[in-house]
Amino acid sequence: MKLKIAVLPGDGIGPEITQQAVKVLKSVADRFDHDFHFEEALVGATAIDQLNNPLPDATLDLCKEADAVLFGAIGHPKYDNDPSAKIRPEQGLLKLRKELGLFANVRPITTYSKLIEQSPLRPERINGADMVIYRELTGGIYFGEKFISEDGNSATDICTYSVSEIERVAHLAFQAAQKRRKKLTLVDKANVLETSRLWRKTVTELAKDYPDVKLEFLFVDNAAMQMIVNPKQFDVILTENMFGDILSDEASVIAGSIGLLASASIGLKAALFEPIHGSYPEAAGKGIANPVAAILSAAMLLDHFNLTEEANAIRSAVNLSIELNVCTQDINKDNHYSTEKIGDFLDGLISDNDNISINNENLNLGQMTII
Ligand SMILES: NC(=O)C1=CN([C@@H]2O[C@H](COP(=O)(O)OP(=O)(O)OC[C@H]3O[C@@H](n4cnc5c(N)ncnc54)[C@H](O)[C@@H]3O)[C@@H](O)[C@H]2O)C=CC1
Ligand SMILES: CC(C)CC(=O)C(=O)O
Ligand SMILES: [Mg+2]
Repeated sequence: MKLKIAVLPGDGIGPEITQQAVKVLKSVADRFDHDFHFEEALVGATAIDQLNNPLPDATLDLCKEADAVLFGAIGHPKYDNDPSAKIRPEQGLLKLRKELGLFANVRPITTYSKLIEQSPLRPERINGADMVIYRELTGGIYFGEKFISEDGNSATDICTYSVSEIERVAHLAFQAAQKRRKKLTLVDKANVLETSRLWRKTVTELAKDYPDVKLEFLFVDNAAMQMIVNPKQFDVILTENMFGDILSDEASVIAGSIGLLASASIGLKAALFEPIHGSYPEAAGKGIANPVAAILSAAMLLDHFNLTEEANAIRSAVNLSIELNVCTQDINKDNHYSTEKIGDFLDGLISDNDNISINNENLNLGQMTII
């Protein structure tokens, strides 16, 4: 298959993790005889530094004409620490999501047997947890009007949702539930928020089209607790933009690290693939960031084009690397590998996958022992 992939590395650890994801995609292209063409563009703080614009026109044009976008992360402390900055890196990502119509953000959460014992959560509670969060991505409070009073003493963020915005992401969530364990949990705050009541009403109505899916409702405060005490109850979670943002970072504790959670942001025409984490500025350039979230996002990109065997080759390589403890320091504190070495290792596994047997004792990432 021929694919043009726009690559937006962004800020902080964005470039180093994206580089590993591109490396792995090239290795998939070689092994499965595909023609993937990559083109890079600026976004976020890096784009502000160079062009005073967090989403330059050239970047948006490239994303619109590409088959898919591979996104790293944006964000820089100089903006995080300056609340009065008018031009901000996050505006680049939000505008990109809006312009490409990426209304659904799909965030799968699974566990890895090797990581369950070292989790801060009780092993018996998380073992077997497997859920996917459908987060609405182009509406709600992140996109509502914002203003600050002239005297600077009050500020407002408006949260708006329309029935059609709720329906289009809800349809995708119901369809996902039909292919999974047939349970959908709508997370909202319908006891307080008018928008949440509209979500409940709309989703309840839509559920009639999906009689095989069991629909449940949970207030977001309770959901945040249930995520930790009984995550196995969840199959598909459907929720609005901000709640999904927050709950998915929390859910990453179940997987073992936020550096493992990938996502697909999809719309009717475009699709963008991005780790759920941010630019982790403290780690930038140190080679300690986990590239797996970016690499699994690349696997979701392949899924999107029905390249299932190819996506599974990436996931198998990731599973094996975790099984062998070939991990960055967020997972393996004592004997960790660098961001680049993880990319090299997965690249090697994918390229030589026909005949892999790994001698764990002699595992040497400098000269990888793959026989
Ligand atoms: N999609 C995006 O581009 C996002 C951007 N941001 C931006 O990122 C910047 C930093 O925000 P934070 O709140 O610190 O969130 P963050 O996700 O960048 O980092 C939070 C913590 O998660 C861990 N972490 C994140 N990515 C990791 C990785 N790949 N490997 C290992 N550990 C990892 C680290 O312990 C880190 O301190 C801000 O400017 C924020 O606006 C935040 C979230 C998403
Ligand atoms: C700009 C933020 C909304 C990014 C973020 O935290 C996310 O999408 O997870
Ligand atoms: Mg987030």
